[in-house]
Amino acid sequence: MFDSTTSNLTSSSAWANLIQDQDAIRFLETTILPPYLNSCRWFAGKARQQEHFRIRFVHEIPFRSDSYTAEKAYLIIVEAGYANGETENYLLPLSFIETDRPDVPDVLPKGIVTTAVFDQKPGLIVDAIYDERFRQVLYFNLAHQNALAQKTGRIVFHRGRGLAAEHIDAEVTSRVLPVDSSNSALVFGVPNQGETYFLKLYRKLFQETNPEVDLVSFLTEHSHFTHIPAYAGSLIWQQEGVPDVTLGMMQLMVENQQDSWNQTGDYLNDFLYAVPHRLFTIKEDVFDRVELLGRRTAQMHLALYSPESNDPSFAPEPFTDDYREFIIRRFESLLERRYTLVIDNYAKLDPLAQRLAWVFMEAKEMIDEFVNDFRHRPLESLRIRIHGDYHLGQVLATGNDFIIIDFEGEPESSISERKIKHSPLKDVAGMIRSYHYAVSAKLFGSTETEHIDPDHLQRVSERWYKLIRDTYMDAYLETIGSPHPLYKNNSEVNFLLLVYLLEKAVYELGYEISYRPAWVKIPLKGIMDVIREIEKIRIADPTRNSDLPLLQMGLLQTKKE
Ligand SMILES: Nc1ncnc2c1ncn2[C@@H]1O[C@H](COP(=O)(O)OP(=O)(O)O)[C@@H](O)[C@H]1O
Ligand SMILES: O=P(O)(O)O[C@H]1O[C@H](CO)[C@@H](O[C@H]2O[C@H](CO)[C@@H](O)[C@H](O)[C@H]2O)[C@H](O)[C@H]1O
Repeated sequence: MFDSTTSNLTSSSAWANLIQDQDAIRFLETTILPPYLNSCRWFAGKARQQEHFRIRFVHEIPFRSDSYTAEKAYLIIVEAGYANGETENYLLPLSFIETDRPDVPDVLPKGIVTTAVFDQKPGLIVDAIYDERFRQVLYFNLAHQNALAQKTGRIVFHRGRGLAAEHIDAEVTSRVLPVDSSNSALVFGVPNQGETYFLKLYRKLFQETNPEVDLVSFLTEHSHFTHIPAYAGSLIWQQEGVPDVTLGMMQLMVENQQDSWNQTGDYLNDFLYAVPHRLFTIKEDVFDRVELLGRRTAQMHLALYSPESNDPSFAPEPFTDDYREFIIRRFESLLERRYTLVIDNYAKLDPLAQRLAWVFMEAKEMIDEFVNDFRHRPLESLRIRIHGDYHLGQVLATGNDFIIIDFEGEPESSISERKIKHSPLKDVAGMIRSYHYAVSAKLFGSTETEHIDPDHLQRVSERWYKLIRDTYMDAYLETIGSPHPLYKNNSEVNFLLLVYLLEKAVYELGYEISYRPAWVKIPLKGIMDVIREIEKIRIADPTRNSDLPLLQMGLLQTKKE
């Protein structure tokens, strides 16, 4: 049986019988997986106090051919347990590559889980994405819509409209895309066309269809929306009486130069170089790009607005009391956590960030009043499914156009929360915040502007931001068209945009304090902008009987020492 006295895993069983060797499974759980998972970029539990890793399910994926003799891979579902909070489940596909053969493929070190011996055959247990046989069999099963029975349920492969009929039996080439992110990406090439398909294997799993599959398949198959990579299929774990678990999704591969965050950064370089010469330059090309993104965003929302659809999960809905309460509860809890975070980290902030944080704390009552307004204000605009995590990094720049990706939703929200319908202005707010980030990060983070008065930089970056924001917004609203049931009128658009901008900036404040403290001023500044707008609405409204004093915005001026 199993010998745990060696540093690698040694089993007298064959790899094909791994599941029967309980000692080997235990050794994997206790000795091999903890350090391996902690070395993986996609494992999100690194900062938590880990208590156990348990292999909860093992699905078998037989290979098509048998070139290096171990004839199957396993889709292993590992539960990570922590001292506090909920457990998480991760997908880890494993295969065994024998190493005493002439045709041993190279595997990147990060793909090697452990050395091992099965039935006296030495080899490597690897993350199966690094094994060509596994990638081939994924494509084959998906193209043929196979279903593989398992001890628990079945693994079902679904083919989408994006996978061309003539590619079903294609001899594909494949590789792992070297992007380190929260999931893994595989690409497949077909003869004479090069790399054509992109398959994302989800790592953190949820007992529900991934919202990305819902949205991408709807946009491709129902709306025929062409500014996303078309849906080509998915792989799903199905069990009787429980919701499906999405394991992966395939789309068309998009040739792209870069994402829009990097492209906007490049455009901003021209702007940045002119600032020390007291020149304000934005090329017409930049406005053209921003306008185009405004139009594409609106077209995505029009494609998601589907009153005629029979699928209730896509039917537009009004602003119900339940929805308002959900948003308010979520926002109030976020706000509380952020106030605490700001207080705990106040001493670490630089003087300008401290002044901004101070105004943010002072604005508490005004924010409360605004939240209360959201609770009661009559709203006739509509809510639909949206992208949910929309920012410049989620838009690929393809020559003259854009392709929108990553519909998984906000990483901090649960899967059911990610499926809640919102006003699409939540996406619009995400993109507007992203433009604000782009200009702020560039102007305040570059050596070219190090010696420039921060007040001047602030004014310059605000001018850029406002011009770009208005250009984006105008193109967006013009494409949506007026009147449109999604938006009752301009006053509702302005009000809802403020709600989502405030929510996003407050969310970002926590993200930056935790991950990039040097950037904390960016969301704080975003919060200030919204507060100023709220104050304008308050002052302009003669019916409002509020005793709140005006905010001391003078605090925000940089004091010259
Ligand atoms: N259809 C596609 N074609 C080409 N590249 C893609 C495609 N989808 C995503 N990518 C690339 O893979 C990266 C990760 O994709 P993303 O959907 O953001 O995955 P994750 O959920 O892991 O963050 C993107 O930043 C992009 O560079
Ligand atoms: O990893 P995700 O893309 O799901 O999102 C997280 O990280 C983002 C940063 O990479 C963060 O976005 C913030 O910074 C961006 C610039 O780096 C900026 O474009 C976004 O507007 C800003 O929100 C996002 O908030 C976080 O959830």
